[in-house]
This record gives sequence, C-alpha cells and structure tokens, in this order.
Amino acid sequence: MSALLQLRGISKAYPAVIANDQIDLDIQRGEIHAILGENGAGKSTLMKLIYGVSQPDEGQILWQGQPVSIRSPSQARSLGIGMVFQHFSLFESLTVAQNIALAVKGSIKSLSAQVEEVGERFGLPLSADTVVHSLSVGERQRVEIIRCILQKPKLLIMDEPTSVLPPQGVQQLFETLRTLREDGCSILYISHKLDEIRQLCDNATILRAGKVVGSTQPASQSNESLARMMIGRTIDPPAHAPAVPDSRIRLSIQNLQHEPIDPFGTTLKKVSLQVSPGEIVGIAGVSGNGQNELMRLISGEVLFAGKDIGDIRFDDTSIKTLPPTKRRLMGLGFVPEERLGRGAVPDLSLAYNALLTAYRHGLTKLGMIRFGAMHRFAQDCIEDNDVRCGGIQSMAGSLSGGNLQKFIVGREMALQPTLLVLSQPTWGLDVGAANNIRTALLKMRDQGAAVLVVSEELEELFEISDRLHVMYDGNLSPSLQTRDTSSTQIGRWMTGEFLHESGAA
Ligand SMILES: Nc1ncnc2c1ncn2[C@@H]1O[C@H](COP(=O)(O)OP(=O)(O)OP(=O)(O)O)[C@@H](O)[C@H]1O
Repeated sequence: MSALLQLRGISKAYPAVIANDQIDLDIQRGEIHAILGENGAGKSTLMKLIYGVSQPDEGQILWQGQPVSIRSPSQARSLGIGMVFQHFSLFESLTVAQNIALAVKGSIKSLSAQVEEVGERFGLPLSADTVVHSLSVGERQRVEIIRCILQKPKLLIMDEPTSVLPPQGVQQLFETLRTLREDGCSILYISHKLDEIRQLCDNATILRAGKVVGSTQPASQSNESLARMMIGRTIDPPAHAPAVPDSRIRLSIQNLQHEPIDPFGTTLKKVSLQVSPGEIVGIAGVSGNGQNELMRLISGEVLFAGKDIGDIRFDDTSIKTLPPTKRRLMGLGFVPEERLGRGAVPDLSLAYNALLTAYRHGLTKLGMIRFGAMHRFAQDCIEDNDVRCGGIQSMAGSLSGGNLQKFIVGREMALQPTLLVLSQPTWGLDVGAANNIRTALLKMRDQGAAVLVVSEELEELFEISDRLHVMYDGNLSPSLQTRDTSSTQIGRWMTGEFLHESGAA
C-alpha cells in the first residue's frame, strides 16, 4: 500500500527567501511524524502547502497514491486533512459551537453535544456556548483540536500544539494523539520541544534553510543529538548564578483586587508581588488563571477602575492609573503573550514595528520620524537577535512565528528597561533561540534590571527565575526561592493547593 501522503520535489519561494526547497517526504498511515527545524527552517510553510493554504511553485503531492493539487483548506479537509495552527483561526465574537459550525456540518445543538462529548473523551473540557474572546490561549487551542477531531481526519497537522498547554495537558494531548494513531490517523507534528518529540513521534524529518537534511527515529536519539541535527551545534543552558537583588523594590503590587470588564475574565484576588532590581521573578500556572488580567494592569493596557482595590507601584510611584506610554517612559518594557496584534502589527514593516515602542528613544524628533535612526534600530534588533527575515522592510506578519518573537523580545530588551515584564518569552522558539533569550534575560538581571516572567514552561522558569509564584484562579501564591523548590511542589500549587497551605517564603 502506498504511503498516505507523498511529497516529491516540493518548492515554495517568497520574495526574500526559498522557504521550501525540493522537499521529498513520505507520511505512512498511522504514524506520528515530526518535522524538526530551527525558526524559519520552513516547517509552517510546508504544512500550509499540504493544507492548501498556499500552493507550491514546483513539485507534486500524492494523496493515497494519487496526484492531487490542494487548492484550499476546504479541499484539504474534504480529502481528510485537518490542521491545528500555531496562530489560531477562530472568530472571537462567536461561541465555541458557532466557530466549530463554520467547519463542521450539524446544528449548533448537536455540535454542542459533540463538543462536550469529544472534550470529555479526549480530556479537552470546554463549554460549547462560551464566547471565544473570553477563552485563554490554551482553551482556544482546545477548540481547534476538537474542531479537527470532529472532522474525522486521516491526517492531522499540529503546529506547536503543546506550547500553550500545562504539563498535565501535554500528557493528555499525547494520549489523544496516540488514540488517533491507533484509529489509523497519521499525525504531522511540529514542535521545538525535543523531549516531547522523543516521547511521542515514530519518525522525524529535519529541515534546515528549507531543505530536508536528514531523518531519524527520535526515540533512538538524545535531545543533544536532535538539536545538533537541527541547528548544527550543541546547546549549553545558561549559567544561573544566585541573584544579588537590590534592597530597593522596583515593582510592588499590593493587595490587588480587580474585576475585569470581560464577564468571562478572571477576577484577581488580593494579589501581592514584589520584584527588585537584580532578580528574575517567575509566575507559573496554567493560562487563564488571571495572568493576562495581571499583565494588562501592569502594562497599562487596563487602568484601575471604580471597584478595583490595591496598588501597583513602580519605584514608589503609584502607576495604577498611568497610561502605557508614561509607564514606558519610567522604564517599563513589556512583551505580551500574543505576538501578532499586541506585540507587533502584522501589516507594518519591522522598521515601523520598532518605532511603535522605541519612538521615544531617539527615533523621533519634534514629532517627526528620524528614518535613519529608526532603520538602524530595527537593523540592530534583527542582527543582535539573529532574526531570519528579508530585512527591516519585511512585514511583521511574514516572519516565521519564532523569528517574530525574537524581534519583539529583542526590541524590548534594546530599550534597556529597568523593569522588563514578559509573558511566554520563548513561545515558539527553537532550542538555540530560546537559550539565547534566557541567557540575555539573566544578563539584564545581572546588570540591574528587575525582570518578571509569566510562563507556562516550568522548565524555563526553573532555568531563569530566582523566585517563583504560582497563579491559580486569580490568586497568586506566596513566592518560593526557586533553588529550594521542586517542579512537583509547583505542579501541586498549580491546582490551587497553596490556598490551603502556609509557610512559603
Ligand atoms: N507569507 C510570507 N511572506 C514572505 N515570507 C514568508 C511568508 N511565510 C513565510 N515566509 C518566510 O519563509 C521562511 C520560512 O518560514 P516558516 O514560517 O515556514 O518557518 P518555520 O520553520 O515554521 O519557523 P518557526 O519555527 O519560527 O515557526 C521564513 O524566512 C519566513 O520569513
């Protein structure tokens, strides 16, 4: 029997880059096949060609042995190909069931029942009548996965599916995927998490600069050997010397109680937190537990309103009613979780995206843009952070997910903030790039910056944080010295156990 999917000599070029270059690939029935490669290697481009989002310039696709040209995602779906994207494609103002109804036949009532049923069976709990804009990133991904499962795919493409899931969610997802594999469904799996690939995937194909450079059975490899195959060198995690925090407090959140306008948002309950110059404080927790609400209050995207209680102080100044620009002028740098839309404007060039937060750092004069300075700043961000793209005029939306993330984090670091607040700083980054950012954050700390990191990646928080808090249902745990705690303890706190304990530092 022929392979389920065969790619022969597939190429796709964009103006600045050959994203896929003569790719040959076979996907067998009932296998989980990883596509590995550093940021910008061409993984998402290849998946989009298979899913019909764009068409190859050259080459042939064979589906169940027959040549096909996949002109659109709906044609891909009718062949039996489903895809869960890295950037979700959901309508925010529609409910879960309404979103699913756009792709799956059936009445809202019967789809709602199926959402609950599939959700329960696969461990993806969701309420079908919740409006999508109120869902966390992790919950949105559940909608995407359920939507695909309901279409009974023969091939499911997953682009970095675990980046928004807590550890328990990852194992649950793997169970889901293994069940699908047992049913004969093949899975094309993109991830930068090498442990997960070794645990889950039967085979892997490695891309570098758009070309296939190797294939392997990941279970027979180590993380180091996989990383070497991908990026051509080994990665040493950053050295994490003990922090020498200043006695001053740079960010102080005191007894914060906040009711979000969004009726589905999480109410913050007596949140207290301090970050001093010279330390990195991490916030662990499953997304949707109030992290976004807290981040928006710190950045100034949401200002204190009538019923809010408590205070947010930056170097002794209360900033709870100050707009974001004023906070930035005081020395706040901010990297939001959503890179497209919040972190960067997709339809603007990198140069203009640099201007958006750096304009007060010499890029404007008397209200006029200093184009030379703007171009230099953007060019430095690209070079210093190894952002692979077609240059400062590239539209932010044309960058690979990881490269845009590198640009946004790099831009905020280049402003030399005295307080840097980051949400999911290494989301979607390959092991090399993630390592570079973690190293840079530790360096900023050692130079006296106060750093607050919200991340769902416990490993990352353990690697860089000096103290750790956990968020659960709008509550923030006391902080623990990272060195004196374990991932098991943090894991327990992530289900709210700290609410019944005492004695943390
Ligand atoms: N629509 C587009 N217009 C211009 N260039 C693009 C477009 N889409 C992708 N590219 C370029 O093609 C290359 C491959 O990008 P792709 O998104 O496939 O990488 P990737 O391996 O998925 O990376 P990541 O791990 O960061 O998601 C990149 O250099 C990217 O800038």
